Amino acid sequence: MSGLTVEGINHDWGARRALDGVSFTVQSGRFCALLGPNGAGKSTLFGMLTRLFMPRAGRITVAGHDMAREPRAALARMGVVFQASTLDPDLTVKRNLLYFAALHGLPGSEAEKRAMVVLEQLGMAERAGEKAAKLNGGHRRRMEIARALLHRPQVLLLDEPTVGLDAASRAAITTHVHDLAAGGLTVLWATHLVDEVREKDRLVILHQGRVLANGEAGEIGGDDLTARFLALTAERR
Ligand SMILES: Nc1ncnc2c1ncn2[C@@H]1O[C@H](COP(=O)(O)OP(=O)(O)OP(=O)(O)O)[C@@H](O)[C@H]1O
Repeated sequence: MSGLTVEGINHDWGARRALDGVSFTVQSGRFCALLGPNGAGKSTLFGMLTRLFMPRAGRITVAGHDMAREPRAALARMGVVFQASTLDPDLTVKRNLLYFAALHGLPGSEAEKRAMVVLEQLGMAERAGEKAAKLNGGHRRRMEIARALLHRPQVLLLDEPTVGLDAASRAAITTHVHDLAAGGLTVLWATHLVDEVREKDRLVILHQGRVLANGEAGEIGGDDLTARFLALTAERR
């Protein structure tokens, strides 16, 4: 199994159960939206998926590698875009990428080549020489996605990557990442925005730490995913 699997993950923050038996699978090359309202447990789950902390129960595999038993192999196959931006504003777009490539141990010429390939993929090649500080929010996000692809991961995780962006930038980034999935990348995209989910996407609805729906978005939502999402997440408030 080369995508992402999450099996029976639990997590408590003190007396509060933040994740309760969370299980789902994202097949290789699929875009999966992890949709949940505020406080659903999305960021807690991302903490587990990126090994910021370990789940007490359950199992995570990335491209077939068990996160507990083979953490280096699992993490090496994963690219991550966190909610908070982590770019150096004083460096150019390309320098930011080269810096990150060096952290991955990529030699200079290979890093240069890959930086231009990933910037091209995200429609950012012409901005390679601009300072990160000069980019608008949407372009900064694209640059972070490009950076997360430098080491050629098989699985890309994005934690609410469109927060704070205008509608046009949101739409562009959502399209770019769907295109990456169409090209074979496995994507887990956490969001609370129903309009970022497409009919053919895989969809996991998370609420109060539990998976309430898991399947193809079109089948879960019928002709109105917003209404379905609100109904599902209202039932337990
Ligand atoms: N470090 C922490 N300590 C204690 N409780 C926490 C901590 N982080 C999250 N929680 C609680 O765990 C639950 C899940 O929060 P989490 O941030 O994972 O949800 P989320 O779906 O990412 O929400 P949002 O969309 O608001 O970021 C919430 O009840 C939250 O208050």
